[in-house]
Amino acid sequence: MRYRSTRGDARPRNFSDILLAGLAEDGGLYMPETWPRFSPDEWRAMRTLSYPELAARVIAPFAEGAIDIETLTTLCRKAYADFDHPAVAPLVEVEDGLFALELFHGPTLAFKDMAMQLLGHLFEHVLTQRGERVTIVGATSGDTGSAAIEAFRGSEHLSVAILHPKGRTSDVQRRQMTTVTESNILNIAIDGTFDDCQDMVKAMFADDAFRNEVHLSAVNSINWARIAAQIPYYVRAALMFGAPDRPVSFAVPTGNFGNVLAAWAASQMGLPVRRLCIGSNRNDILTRFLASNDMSVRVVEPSLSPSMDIQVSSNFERLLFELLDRDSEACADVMTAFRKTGRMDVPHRAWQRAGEMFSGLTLNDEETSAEMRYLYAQGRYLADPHTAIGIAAGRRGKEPGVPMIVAATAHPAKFPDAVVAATGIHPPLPPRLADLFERSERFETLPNDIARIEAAVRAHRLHGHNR
Ligand SMILES: Cc1ncc(COP(=O)(O)O)c(C=O)c1O
Ligand SMILES: N[C@@H](CCOP(=O)(O)O)C(=O)O
Repeated sequence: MRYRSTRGDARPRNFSDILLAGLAEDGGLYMPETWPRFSPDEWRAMRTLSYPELAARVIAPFAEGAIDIETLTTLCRKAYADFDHPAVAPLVEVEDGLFALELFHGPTLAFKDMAMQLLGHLFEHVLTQRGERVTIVGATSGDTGSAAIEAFRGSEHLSVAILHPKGRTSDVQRRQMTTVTESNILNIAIDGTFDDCQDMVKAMFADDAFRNEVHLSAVNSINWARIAAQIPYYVRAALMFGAPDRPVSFAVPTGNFGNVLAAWAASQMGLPVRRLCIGSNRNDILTRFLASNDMSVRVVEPSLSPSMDIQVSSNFERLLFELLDRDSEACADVMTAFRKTGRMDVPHRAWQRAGEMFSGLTLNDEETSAEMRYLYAQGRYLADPHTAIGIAAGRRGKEPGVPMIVAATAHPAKFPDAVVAATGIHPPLPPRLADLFERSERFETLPNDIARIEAAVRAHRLHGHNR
């Protein structure tokens, strides 16, 4: 399988190349040159596989020519060995016809572990093979950072610098990142929003000299490997409800558009998906787009669901590329103008096509709290604020006879304040994190200034944080 950039300029590469490269050199996002498709019989044959076997089977065509399926299966077995549920991602019926696909049974209690645990093993594998060392820089609104730090802590093949927006994550999220002691991990709190952090990461990639000097790599969902590793759980859930002989719909609380894009990718691979319903908080750029083709950036506002406090949804570019029939020149033009004006001009026909599959629902903080309270009162389902938004979107998009599967993206214990306020229940952290609030924290606070951040990343690469 070869990959090309949504903006066309970068040379085509294989899976291992794009795993390490992260973002394409022209600023675009890598996409597979073609969509691998499974036949109905091939889907059916996956019904009996364990989660790691199924994940390897689904990811294998994306890694073709770079990593063989036996190796992938071994890496997947290692990646999912320590999840605290035997099904890895169990399904729970929340109400009639609506199911939560719980993606938070990994080490850091959010869906990011589902891909990041595998990425940890993929990076080790490829870097060992090549004898290389890279620097990962990541932007986080709380969950990607903790998952990446957990997956890469202690590795000799890479140093990791994670940028989070100061004061805009939950305390649990921040402490999961800043209490890690391994010397290859650096946390930087930025005076700004998640979008500022993400802009900084992209600016570091655009700085060729810096990029080459530190061998820059990415583990945000701008990295295609993240999306590929998020497809299997949608496949597994759909198979459990009778796919490919019966369609399903998915609802996904959405910020950077990576998770729902993975569900859409599954549909491109031949999985029968009826609808994709996205849920947003007050940072509702995506739901405004779906409702009225208004993709205009506003100020990022803090909300009860801080992981989705995002305005510029990086992965939307991948969908746009498809909606524009893979015309990379047109895609590059739209993205360049968006960057300049803060307003994306999506051609009317492309917008209509998006609406054929996607719908959106926005919940403000009061509505999110009310949804959490309702779920607990009705069926004792304790949802974190992100999942609650997804469930509300799923309920709105549900059709008779089509199971609605909602991505439950975080454990309620990651957002205890919001959960207690809505339900009166204080969800405990699992025993391995019970002393999280007694551990000491370590992070640097920096202004939103590329030179200062590059200097910190460079120094950390050379000396580690125990310098
Ligand atoms: C708990 C949680 N829910 C939902 C989202 C939104 O997912 P995505 O950014 O893939 O759209 C995030 C952040 O990515 C998250 O951490
Ligand atoms: N919500 C995310 C934001 C980054 O998303 P990613 O999927 O692109 O890594 C977070 O928690 O950090």
